[in-house]
Amino acid sequence: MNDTAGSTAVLRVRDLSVSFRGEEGGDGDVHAVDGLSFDVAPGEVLAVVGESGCGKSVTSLAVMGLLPPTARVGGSVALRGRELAGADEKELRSVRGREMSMVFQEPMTSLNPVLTVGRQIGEVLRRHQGLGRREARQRSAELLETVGIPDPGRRVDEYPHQLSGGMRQRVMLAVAVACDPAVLIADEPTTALDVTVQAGVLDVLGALRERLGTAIVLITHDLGVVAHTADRVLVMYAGRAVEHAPVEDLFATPRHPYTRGLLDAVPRPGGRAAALAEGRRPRLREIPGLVPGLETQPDRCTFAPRCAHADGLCTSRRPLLQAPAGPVGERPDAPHTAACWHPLDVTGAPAEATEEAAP
Ligand SMILES: Nc1ncnc2c1ncn2[C@@H]1O[C@H](COP(=O)(O)OP(=O)(O)OP(=O)(O)O)[C@@H](O)[C@H]1O
Repeated sequence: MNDTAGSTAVLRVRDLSVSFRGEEGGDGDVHAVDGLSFDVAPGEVLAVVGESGCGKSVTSLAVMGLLPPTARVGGSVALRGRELAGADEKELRSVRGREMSMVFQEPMTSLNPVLTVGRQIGEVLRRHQGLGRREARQRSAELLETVGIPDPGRRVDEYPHQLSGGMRQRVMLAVAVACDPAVLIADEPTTALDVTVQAGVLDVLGALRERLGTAIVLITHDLGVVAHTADRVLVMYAGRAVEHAPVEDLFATPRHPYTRGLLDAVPRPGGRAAALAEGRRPRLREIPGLVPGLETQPDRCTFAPRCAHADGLCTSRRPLLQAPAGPVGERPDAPHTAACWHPLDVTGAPAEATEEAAP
């Protein structure tokens, strides 16, 4: 596990697991998250990436204490050293929105259509900070300005439907950071937006972490967003962490074949034109095979059935996150770890399993 932020972490997650009871007569329980650990330091952006269904959203909901009662949650979630796993709803409610908050993909489902945006931001301020109506309105306008909404004095009295999608997402950010939370969890915050609007929202996230020192957990499946915004990246596959690294190292030298596959699936500028010029059919490189079901927690590499390098070791023993042998990346203070028996080297070739790894 990457312990970069260990000593200064504001959010520390250890061995988080989440399962849901399966339907009667079905395949059994769904193990959505299995043994996940990470830290986030103030002012740092940790991106959590992976294909659909790998457990990103369940992780963020577990950290926020927002999972339905049907979820069984294990492990530890500590915010500034205070344990939240197992905390009662009253305690969680005092933390949410004040010390830790979250923005979702679709602001229209989170914003109340019959209240002005000023009232919605103001409500958080009144509840957590005891501000009066006028002060709350004033502060709401300031927050709209912080998240880059022009003419905040007018916008504060408008309703969500009067704003564009990008502005609504900025309003959600204003609500989320109204009480200057230590941690912000942003779950696919730009997925529903046009690319140009996306960039604006990402810039706001960058400014928040710089100006307010907010620690940000950014959930996304978009590697372009990761490259633009993150400091470190946690790659998830079928509920488990498979790679954890500083962003530059992850893009330069992915060690896990799944991460390599994700990066290869990103279209490259000019790739189509180059392929056509060479008389090849342009195509995206997909990772062959399907994401496995989550009904079991196999004691092997869950990616093995899709991996070109898998051998008997991979299909019989579970690899744990560890720093592979080889050159240390750009940031010796931030180790690069992968859960793979045959981590790729800088040339993309798989390593021999080490002595200790052999069964
Ligand atoms: N309330 C629930 N009850 C049962 N299973 C659930 C529930 N919520 C999520 N799951 C399951 O947990 C697994 C992980 O889901 P999750 O939403 O975290 O994936 P994700 O990586 O965020 O995907 P996406 O990128 O599509 O949002 C999925 O198999 C999903 O069906």
